[in-house]
Amino acid sequence: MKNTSSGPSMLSRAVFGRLLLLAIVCFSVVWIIDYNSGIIASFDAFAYPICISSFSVVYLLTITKKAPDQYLHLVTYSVVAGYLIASSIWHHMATNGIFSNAAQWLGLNYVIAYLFLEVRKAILMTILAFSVTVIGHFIALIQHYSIEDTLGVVLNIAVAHIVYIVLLWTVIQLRSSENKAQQQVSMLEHYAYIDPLTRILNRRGLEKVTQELEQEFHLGQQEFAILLLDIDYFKDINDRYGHLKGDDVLTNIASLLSRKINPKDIIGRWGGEEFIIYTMNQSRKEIFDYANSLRELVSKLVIGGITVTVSVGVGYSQPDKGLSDIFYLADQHLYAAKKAGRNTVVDRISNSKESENGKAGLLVS
Ligand SMILES: Nc1nc2c(ncn2[C@@H]2O[C@H](COP(=O)(O)OP(=O)(O)OP(=O)(O)O)[C@@H](O)[C@H]2O)c(=O)[nH]1
Repeated sequence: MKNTSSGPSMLSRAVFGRLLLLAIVCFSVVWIIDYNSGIIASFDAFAYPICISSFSVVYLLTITKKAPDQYLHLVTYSVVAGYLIASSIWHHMATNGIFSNAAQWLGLNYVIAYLFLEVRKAILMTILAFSVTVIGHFIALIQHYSIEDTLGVVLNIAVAHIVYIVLLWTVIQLRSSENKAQQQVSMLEHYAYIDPLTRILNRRGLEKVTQELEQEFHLGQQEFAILLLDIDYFKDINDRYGHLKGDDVLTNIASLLSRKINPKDIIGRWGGEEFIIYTMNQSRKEIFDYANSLRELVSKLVIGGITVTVSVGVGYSQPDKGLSDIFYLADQHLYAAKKAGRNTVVDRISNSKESENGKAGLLVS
């Protein structure tokens, strides 16, 4: 979890690019207006093209991804802050210390510091911008006013800027506490849905996924199947080797299945020695073969000298059936697989007995 002192800038490349374009347009428009009206100051006549060129270069580097974002953010911040501070100081000097409109823009320096930079850099740049602003204006004004008057104006600027900084910092802190609280809620939610032994979804997690699937299912967006996998004779394993070994078997099977299922599939532990897999968008034949390959993989697994098998019941999604119906079907098929001798896959119950005992098969009356 990142804290406020090191959190990265939240600015995405796309938003940063748009802000740069905005800056290029605004500077160009002001430049043209000032130039045409003949009121352009010599400082701005020199500074506007430099700023516009800098923003354009940074924009090109941003869209071509030729430089790390944080450097481009820092360069842009430095150009804007440098221009605003230098412009205000220069205008005060050029107008014999008379108040300049340029001073009104100085507050922007603190806003864009927190917008463009990660928090630690923003704090440093804020302190730097504040110091240069106060000292620079003091030097500009002291040349025309008494020390008392100069201090009065500079202190006024300093207090206003401290208010900016404190308010911005408060907003950052509030955002950060809100983020932390949200992260904690997601973490708790995560643990509530994860089985501590096997680290896959627990029953509650599966129920949540089931609700989401049910919605998609009703919208007809997703075809899927439910695979119920139950370890065969697991009680015997516990009785012979102890519960810790039994736990080991559960963990190893969960880990194997998690690695071998299709990337979009969902796996969970329904309870005890029973696992569920939701598998998406495959034909019935593919699902059956898939279930069978998982069954075979488990049968080849050796866990501390122990081998185990699983029986698998498959329920296919059907337009006229809800999830609970499909789950019920898978459960019935699992029961049939157990009855048929275990270590087998059943996806329908027919009257024809075609069992290939110990292998996959469609069974059983
Ligand atoms: N080690 C361990 N055992 C568990 C856990 N949860 C359930 N079990 C055991 O799983 C066993 C399930 O036994 P049964 O329901 O009789 O099923 P089985 O022996 O696998 O027989 P079949 O399913 O019919 O092949 C019980 O002995 C439970 O105590 C667990 O988290 N760890």
